[in-house]
Amino acid sequence: MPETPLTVDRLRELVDRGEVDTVLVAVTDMQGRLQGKRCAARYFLEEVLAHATEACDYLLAVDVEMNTVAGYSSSSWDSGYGDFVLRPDLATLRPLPWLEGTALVLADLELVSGGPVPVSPRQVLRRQLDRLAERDLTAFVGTELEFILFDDTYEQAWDAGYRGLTPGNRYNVDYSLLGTGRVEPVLRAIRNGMGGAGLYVESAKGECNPGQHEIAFRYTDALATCDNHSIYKTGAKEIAAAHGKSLTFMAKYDSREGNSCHVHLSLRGTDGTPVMAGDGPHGFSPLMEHYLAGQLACLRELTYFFAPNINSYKRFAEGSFAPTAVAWGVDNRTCALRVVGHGPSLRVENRVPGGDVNQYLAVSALIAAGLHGIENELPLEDALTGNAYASGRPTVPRTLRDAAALLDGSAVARAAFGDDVVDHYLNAARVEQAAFDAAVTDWERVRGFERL
Ligand SMILES: NC(=O)CC[C@H](N)C(=O)O
Repeated sequence: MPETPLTVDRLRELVDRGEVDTVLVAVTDMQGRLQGKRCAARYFLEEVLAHATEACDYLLAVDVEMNTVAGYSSSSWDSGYGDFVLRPDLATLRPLPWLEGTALVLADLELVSGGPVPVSPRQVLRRQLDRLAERDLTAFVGTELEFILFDDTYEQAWDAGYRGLTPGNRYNVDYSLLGTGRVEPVLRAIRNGMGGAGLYVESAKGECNPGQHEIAFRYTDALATCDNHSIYKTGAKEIAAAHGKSLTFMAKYDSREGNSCHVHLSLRGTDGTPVMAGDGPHGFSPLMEHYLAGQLACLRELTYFFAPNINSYKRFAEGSFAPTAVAWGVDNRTCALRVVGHGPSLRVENRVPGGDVNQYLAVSALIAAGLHGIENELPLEDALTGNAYASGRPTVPRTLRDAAALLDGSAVARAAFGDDVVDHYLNAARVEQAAFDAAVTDWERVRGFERL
């Protein structure tokens, strides 16, 4: 198997030897999905390396079903739906061992007229990382995705209208080795596949909802973690499909526990020095106190970036381990913000994002909130002890509509990201809301067909 990271010279050798014949050139779209092209490896080496490649700019202006929708200034029928440029970031080049003879490179999006595409999620994150760097700070991040595995193929699941699917485990297998063992062929293929693609796998564990599992990866710098996140989600689905199964990262599949994507973030100096630990209460530095106070102050107005879909909000159910209360606590899983680790490993886990989150935007929101706290030296409220669900604290917005209204009025978001970025994602929220408002759901039919 080719080693990671893959250099261009090494790729050339592998192509000469016939071991690699395809290079995927990918960008992450608004929904956090990999989109792009499967390039013949020779063409990639001879053309794309030097001249990049292009794709329709509607990739950052469609809904989840790829419908062309109105309201985006960056891309529309009126602008002719032209191209933007996919410029490979060679630091991301890697083999994808679960696809024969295939490597992948992530690309940054550029305008044909030059310069970055500001609304591109990877670019949004780059800007926030630049803001940190101006303060000699850098962010280390880990994202913890849960998924539910089914014995049905994706095609069977689609054809059945997602009704009556069979989960890979029939009961709660939280931490159960017997439970993970039952689906180990898929879990192992995912773990080893991701290892071969350059991700540092830590472990897999069972979760509460039947068929629910989590594979954990080691934290690393924010951009690399976010890059790996989409590769993992895509790869896990491909590997499940190759095993005749399906899995979903959707935030709330049914009325039981949802799929989270807890995001852990710690700041360090650009020289690598941890900066969150100190001599204050709980072993915090003043910077940590301000960072955490910023998270609390901005959580509600930035929730859209943690919960971008109608379905995301169904997950915020009391007693489900998904958060409702805007509160922080030390190793308290009932709070939206859970502080874990100590000394160099001290960090904040934001428990709000679900598996449907766009990780680049979520991490950008965490950085923007943290910088708001640091720049304004916000004081930190007391830690919550006990059950945050019953604390009477303010809650995360309960609907996409509420979250979008809060984002619209967020001076912090507009200052950190720019109006163009905020307005772009507000349009995405409106599009998602309008699609739901126009839909008649199974729930309504079952409830009303005969009985109303
Ligand atoms: N591991 C956990 O804490 C469970 C999280 C829970 N599944 C959620 O949706 O947030």
